[in-house]
Amino acid sequence: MPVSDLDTELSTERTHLTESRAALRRMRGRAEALFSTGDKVAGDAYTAEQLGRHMARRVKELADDPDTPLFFGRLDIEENAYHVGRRHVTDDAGEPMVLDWRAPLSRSFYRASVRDPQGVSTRRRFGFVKGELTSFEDEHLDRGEELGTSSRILTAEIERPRVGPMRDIVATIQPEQDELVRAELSDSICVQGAPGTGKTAVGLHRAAFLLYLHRERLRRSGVLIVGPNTAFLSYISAVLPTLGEVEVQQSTLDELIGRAPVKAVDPPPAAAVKHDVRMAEVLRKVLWSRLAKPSEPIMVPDGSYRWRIDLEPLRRTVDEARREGLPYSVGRERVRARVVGLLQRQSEYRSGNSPSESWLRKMSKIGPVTGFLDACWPAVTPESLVAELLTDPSVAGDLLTEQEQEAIRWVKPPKAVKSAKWTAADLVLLDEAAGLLERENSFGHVVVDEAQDLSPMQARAIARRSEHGSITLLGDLAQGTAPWAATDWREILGHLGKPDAPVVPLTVGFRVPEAVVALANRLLPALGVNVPEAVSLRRDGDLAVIPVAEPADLDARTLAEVTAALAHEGSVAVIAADAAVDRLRGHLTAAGIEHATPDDVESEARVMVVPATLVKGLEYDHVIVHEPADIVAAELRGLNRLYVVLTRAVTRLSVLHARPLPEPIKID
Ligand SMILES: Nc1ncnc2c1ncn2[C@@H]1O[C@H](COP(=O)(O)OP(=O)(O)OP(=O)(O)O)[C@@H](O)[C@H]1O
Repeated sequence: MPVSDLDTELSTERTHLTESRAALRRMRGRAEALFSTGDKVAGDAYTAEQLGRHMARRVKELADDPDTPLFFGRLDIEENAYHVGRRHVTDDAGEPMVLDWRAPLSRSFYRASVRDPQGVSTRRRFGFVKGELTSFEDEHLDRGEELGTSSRILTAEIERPRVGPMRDIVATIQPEQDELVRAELSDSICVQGAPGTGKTAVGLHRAAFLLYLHRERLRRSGVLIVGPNTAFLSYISAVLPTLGEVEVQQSTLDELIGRAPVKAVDPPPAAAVKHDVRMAEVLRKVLWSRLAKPSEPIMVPDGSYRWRIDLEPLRRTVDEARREGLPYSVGRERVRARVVGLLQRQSEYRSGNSPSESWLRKMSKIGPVTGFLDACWPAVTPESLVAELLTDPSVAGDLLTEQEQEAIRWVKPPKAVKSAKWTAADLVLLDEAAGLLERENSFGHVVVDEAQDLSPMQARAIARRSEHGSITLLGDLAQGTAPWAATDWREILGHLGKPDAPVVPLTVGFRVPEAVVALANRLLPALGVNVPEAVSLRRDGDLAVIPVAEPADLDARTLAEVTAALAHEGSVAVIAADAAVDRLRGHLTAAGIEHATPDDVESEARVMVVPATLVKGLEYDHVIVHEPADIVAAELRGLNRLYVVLTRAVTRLSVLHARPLPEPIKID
């Protein structure tokens, strides 16, 4: 295109952007007006509240962030040009000015190719600087032009320095990612992806896509995102709201199942037993062994009458309810209702009238009925069940070895269940117990990130919450650091109740530069998992492995590296074994270098010291790794942890060591 035509074209696009922004403002204005008059037009309080919620969400959705481009692409199909952006924008006549990236037509923006142009003659990508449209890049698919990953705009997006929380990738979703994002709501998928291949991004965009397509259904059932820790959740928390989705629950697993505060810590052997899938069977067995055969008839006084229910119908009632396979507490109430039904029948027979509601209520709580239930189908709480097991683990019988039983036995049982000091693993058991007693509400869709670290019992907690919905499972077996981390996705998928979900690999890395990937990949053979290596899209980036002769100098060298890194743009993270973190933070403070903690997304500080155990899923422009040997030595799966640590860098990685480097990454 000649330069003058280019200028005209650019200015036409800028005009379209300005007009689209104005149209969005008008849409928001109309939504606000409706919001403020909503309660006047709604017929009743309930409708007013529903309408209010809907309109409040709509107003939030239509917020315009001047730094985020309203559209990022254009498709020319036949004679029409369609701009593709973060949300629908229509003019006053209702004609589209920008198509939501999730609309069916927008799919071609991500998937059309020379081989399969899908009717697209030209695909245009726009370049922006701080919300200003500054350039565009065309692919004339009808003339056989296709840029793929060599797109300048894609490269710029991938290489941009990272500061603050994670951003959306709608402008540059790649075809293999798009296939996952747009999979059917009913499809459960497991994504095995090397570090930085966009798993988290895919999961979040899939949630946004499903909400767009199945809004009403998913609003009722809910969408849940499960992440490994609060630092990670803070990091990703802005992505869905930027995509207009403000009603998604984002939670760690511990928060999700946290029915009691954690007040104690398990020794590793106890935690290992408690996370083992056999515990599900143990709890089930202990719970149902509480049922007892009815041994006496029930006699119920009722005014001048006495009703009697014989042993035989009582036994039948208990057996039938047991066979129905209901959760335990539901079964207990079912038996109660049936016993009251038997009393009702006798009363009706005698009086010829149906008894009143209050009579039925009285009978259901009357001493002999409750006494019968307490004897044959006693009330149980999750806490009482788990406490029974931990007080005397021999109730597990041969489901656990004697050694395992001893490992979980309470050294000093609490005086009352209420004062029990639960551990994190106990919460998983309490949740399992709660699931045996009552049915858990199922979300419509659950996205689980860093899923390789789920224990079988944790996977079951998620299975209960997605029984009637689908799952997007994201993870990397090579990054498994929990003692029970999986080495095979099929195993976790089985525990999640989705044994047939396909396992789809992602291998193109968007974060870590090639040289850094090459170093990290040297660890892979030592990790004992069979996963494809990452291939980096990034040819740029620096790697420096810096030996420090005197261990006493290591901290000072680290500080010097931080100062040097601050000369560049972007975020700087010192990643160290957890035990060294406070000391390193102290050095930074003493040196007057402003620094933050990883969950403080509000902070303007560019530097953080991050404990190795908290860095999963996060990324920084410049990563300074402090003493890899200490990181490896700190835990059982130390090499896996080091693999996670080495794959956090976007632009530069410096590895400082005074001790010898761990064998797989030793440099001759
Ligand atoms: N298609 C894309 N276009 C631009 N950037 C992308 C794309 N896909 C991923 N990225 C970027 O690459 C980085 C890594 O993505 P993400 O965190 O989703 O990877 P991950 O596979 O979850 O990594 P990890 O295994 O380390 O948790 C992020 O900055 C993300 O925005």
